[in-house]
Amino acid sequence: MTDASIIDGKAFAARLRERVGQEVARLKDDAGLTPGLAVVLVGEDPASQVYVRNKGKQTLEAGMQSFEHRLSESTTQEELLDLVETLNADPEVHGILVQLPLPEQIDSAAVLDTIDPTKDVDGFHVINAGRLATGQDALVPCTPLGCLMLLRHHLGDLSGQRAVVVGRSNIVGKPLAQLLLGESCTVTIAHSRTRDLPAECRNADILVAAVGRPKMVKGDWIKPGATVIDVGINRVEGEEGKTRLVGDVDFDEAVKVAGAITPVPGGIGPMTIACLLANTLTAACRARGLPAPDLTL
Ligand SMILES: NC(=O)C1=CN([C@@H]2O[C@H](COP(=O)(O)OP(=O)(O)OC[C@H]3O[C@@H](n4cnc5c(N)ncnc54)[C@H](OP(=O)(O)O)[C@@H]3O)[C@@H](O)[C@H]2O)C=CC1
Ligand SMILES: Nc1nc(=O)c2c([nH]1)NC[C@@H]1CN(c3ccc(C(=O)N[C@@H](CCC(=O)O)C(=O)O)cc3)C=[N+]21
Repeated sequence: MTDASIIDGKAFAARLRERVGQEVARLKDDAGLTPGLAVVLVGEDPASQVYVRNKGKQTLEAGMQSFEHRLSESTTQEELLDLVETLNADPEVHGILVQLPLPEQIDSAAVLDTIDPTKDVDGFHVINAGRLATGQDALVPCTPLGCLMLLRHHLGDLSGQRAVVVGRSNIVGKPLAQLLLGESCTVTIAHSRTRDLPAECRNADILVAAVGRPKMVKGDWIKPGATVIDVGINRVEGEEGKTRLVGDVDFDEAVKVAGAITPVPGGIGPMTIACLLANTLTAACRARGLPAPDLTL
């Protein structure tokens, strides 16, 4: 059998960012509106600092305004809620992202639910989660949206496909399962208590791993020809003491069985940031009562 085709998330994300950039330029010319994204980082987690820096850079490259707020590890819940409320009231800010995880003295759900749902470009507010679950227009979480875009581009119509999502977090697994259900897939959500996970995975035409366990999904868990989406970002010890990124799927095994697969790095990660920019553009348009542009590639 021939090896799986590699789904190039990095290249797709670059094209999506370019599309967003074109629409941002048009919005400036036609409506005098520049979309703005505020990113809040609490504490000094090195991985989070890298992501926040990349987000800021790509926001500016798309022609949008970027506002970065860095708060100390010892920030109180009240201070963070005050900042969110200030950003809610700021007309130049169309999107607000509070980087997760937050330090333990802070109640994350309370913070996320304080963000104005119309500025909630992460799609984590309970209103947006509920709107997604009931099939209404919502701001959709970026990672699941990135997965769906790649799947639709690669497979076209998804209706009737058996999809298995491993992982049931509020930020990846659950919203992705909702999106796939919306595409009329037959969806199974697996998790740490699932019995015989390999057998569940072998049923999947579309297999998504969003677990946080390096190389957990083995080649013999995959139905031959299936499409495999690897959301996992795991930093592991590489050669000569260097760290490297691996996914939740054992890529070398999977590539021999799957029909198509996303790599790590260069798969879903870059799509997540591109979708964040797309959501910010959407939020800015809606704030002005303008229709959000169609960004399908
Ligand atoms: N590419 C990107 O842009 C992003 C990547 N990520 C990455 O995706 C991965 C998942 O993230 P996130 O959803 O936030 O993680 P969480 O830790 O919130 O959720 C992990 C899920 O995996 C399940 N799980 C854990 N161990 C097993 C196991 N042995 N077998 C089956 N299921 C298991 C858990 O089950 P249970 O509920 O039963 O505990 C849980 O539902 C991480 O690697 C993260 O770094 C996350 C966000 C964005
Ligand atoms: N409020 C909030 N929203 C998020 O969307 C959010 C978050 N908090 N906390 C952390 C996770 C993780 N996440 C990633 C984004 C981009 C890459 C990414 O670009 N990865 C590159 C590699 C980057 C590298 O080399 O480290 C790739 O996979 O190719 C990865 C992970 C967003 N998250």
